[in-house]
Amino acid sequence: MSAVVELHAVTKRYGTVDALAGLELAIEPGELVAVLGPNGAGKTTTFELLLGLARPSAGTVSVLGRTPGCRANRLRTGAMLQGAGLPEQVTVRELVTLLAAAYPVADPVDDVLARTALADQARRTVTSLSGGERQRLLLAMAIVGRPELLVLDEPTAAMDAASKRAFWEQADVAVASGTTVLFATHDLVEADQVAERVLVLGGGRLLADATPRELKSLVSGKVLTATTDAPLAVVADLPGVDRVDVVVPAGADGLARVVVRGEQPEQVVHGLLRDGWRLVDLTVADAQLEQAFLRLTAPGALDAQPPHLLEVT
Ligand SMILES: Nc1ncnc2c1ncn2[C@@H]1O[C@H](COP(=O)(O)OP(=O)(O)OP(=O)(O)O)[C@@H](O)[C@H]1O
Repeated sequence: MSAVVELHAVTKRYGTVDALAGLELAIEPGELVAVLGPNGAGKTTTFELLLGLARPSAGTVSVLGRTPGCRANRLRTGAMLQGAGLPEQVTVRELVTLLAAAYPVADPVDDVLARTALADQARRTVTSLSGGERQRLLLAMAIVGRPELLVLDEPTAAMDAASKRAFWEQADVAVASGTTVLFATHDLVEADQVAERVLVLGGGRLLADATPRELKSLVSGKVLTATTDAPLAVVADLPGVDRVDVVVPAGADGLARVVVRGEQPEQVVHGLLRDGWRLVDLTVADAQLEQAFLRLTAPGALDAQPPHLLEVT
């Protein structure tokens, strides 16, 4: 089966900024892929190219085997974009019904409203919706035409925890019926829980293409969080410490909350207690996707990146 999304040597230049710099990517049917990256990494630009809202400065982009944004693709693709404008005075049901009529095959509107938890809001005007309800409406509009590809730019950004869970249940339903889903997020926990494959973009380049588990394996070690009166330099000098960050600076009591990363948290605990420093509220956890992400996207990491990290799979 051919790829749903294929980018080859794609560059997108805005003036002197390379929003994308030689991106290579293939996404197969039915994949659920998270796109991570710091602000300005090129996530939205990639999505705009896939939807035909922008053209590459160089390279080729193919979506569902065609040129992005062509009529056939518009009918087979659903999208949720950041800051998407909506007509404010129509009702939720009117808007989704209008959209449904534009597709050759569409799901029943009431069914879609129920699935996106909008049945109670069906008669309300768009302008009256909360931020999370508006996001759910965008999802209803994106899925009503039974898309083969869903492109979602930070789709759950305004949602509470319950809405997020319900949202991803719907995305799972779509994936189970063969839809390919590509979503951008800054929520690394969400990416870890939801996605089978994670793309990390940085400076318009693909820094990693792997499963969440593979990415986490890039960062070995533990994360120790504690409150202590030991100065930062003392903690940093302990054996086995890779890095120390202060999350709450020392107050009048001299106690600071610190996060210590390294292979041997027990050495840190031993060293501090041995030397008479206070150490309270201690937790130790395995490295998370966040640490892998920070390491991959740290300034200078791009140039130092060994080639094998680019494709962990
Ligand atoms: N229309 C534009 N004109 C000029 N520069 C642009 C334009 N669109 C994007 N850029 C620049 O291209 C780079 C990539 O932007 P993009 O919006 O793709 O990043 P992003 O990963 O989606 O970031 P964010 O997480 O902040 O949404 C940034 O430096 C941005 O300022």
